[in-house]
Amino acid sequence: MIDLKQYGYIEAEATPIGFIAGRITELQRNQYTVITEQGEVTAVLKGAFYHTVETREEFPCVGDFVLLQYNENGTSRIAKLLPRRSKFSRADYSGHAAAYAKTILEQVVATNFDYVFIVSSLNWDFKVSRIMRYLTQTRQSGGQPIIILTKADLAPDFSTPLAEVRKTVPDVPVHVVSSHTGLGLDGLSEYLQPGKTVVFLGMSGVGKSSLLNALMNQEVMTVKAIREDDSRGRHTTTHRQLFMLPSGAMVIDTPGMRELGLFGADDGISAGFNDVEQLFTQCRFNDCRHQTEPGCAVLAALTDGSLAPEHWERYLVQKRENKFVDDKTRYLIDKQAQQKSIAMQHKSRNGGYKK
Ligand SMILES: Nc1nc2c(ncn2[C@@H]2O[C@H](COP(=O)(O)OP(=O)(O)OP(=O)(O)O)[C@@H](O)[C@H]2O)c(=O)[nH]1
Ligand SMILES: [Zn+2]
Repeated sequence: MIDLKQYGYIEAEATPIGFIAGRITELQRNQYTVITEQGEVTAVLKGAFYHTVETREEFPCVGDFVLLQYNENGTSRIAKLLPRRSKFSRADYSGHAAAYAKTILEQVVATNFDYVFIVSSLNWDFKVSRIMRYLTQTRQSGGQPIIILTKADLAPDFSTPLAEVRKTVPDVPVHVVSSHTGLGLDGLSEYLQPGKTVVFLGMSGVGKSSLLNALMNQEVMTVKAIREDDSRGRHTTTHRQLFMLPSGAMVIDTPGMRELGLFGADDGISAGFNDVEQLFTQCRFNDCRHQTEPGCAVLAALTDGSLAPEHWERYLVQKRENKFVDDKTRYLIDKQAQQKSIAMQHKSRNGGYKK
């Protein structure tokens, strides 16, 4: 029998009779793979899910703990999603006309992770501003950020980037590693403890797969050595989307999680426009469009001259032109708002704030 605690399960309340708890390790179309005390089972959502769930966000995804009705002869049924302690989501455009911002759904891509490894490569296109963006995302996710600077073997003198990161974010641990030489990997073992779950966040090509492989192999080798006097084999099964490292920690690697990494690829617009985004927090309305709203801090700053019109314009242009996923969301929402406001301006024949 498998102890679900090894998969990070914390039993908050007793499992009702007739149900077993499990953790989702894989999701393919509508079919889930769930690890339970009975082993790995195949499951689908109970029909009731489709009627009672109000947002897409409440659909279980890889990393989720669920209660299911176990069927030893076939497909089990997922009856309940248990509370999440962390999550990453992204906008989902599948099957929707891109022009309608309201049809963009939130799609959850990984849940219940303890650590987020913000992975950045030392040798190629290193940018602290990008790390900062990932850090913001991570802090919203509920996971604990750890910065991993990869490919140290290709950047023999990494003291400058390392110092830059340490200075910018003194409160976040930073590790320099090389998946090829193994440098620094031991230092990650404090996070890779049994039952802990990690996700990797970083651009394509920074070395996430290599790091995962290195962690798998490194540990497998240690385990092999241990096995010589302990004939019981250890659980080293790899799932396609939730990997159990031989150390007993897990890594979630879903396609959606990979796509999320692209969010940071825009050279850190936010980091370059901190002053502008800071203003947004001071607007009277949370959903302020900074066009004609009363109590808008952006309009006020433009009026009193503390925000240069060119700077604001540049921000808008960058936002608009940005091709990456998260900004596409904002772009669509902005565009919809813009069209609405143009329509309103036409109606009232009142110029308002011209962009
Ligand atoms: N020299 C060196 N090369 C590395 C290291 N880690 C990764 N690479 C190389 O960098 C390239 C990209 O590595 P991946 O691990 O595929 O990067 P990834 O982040 O998983 O990329 P995606 O799969 O596109 O998201 C490969 O050619 C790797 O061999 C390292 O520590 N040292
Ligand atoms: Zn505003």
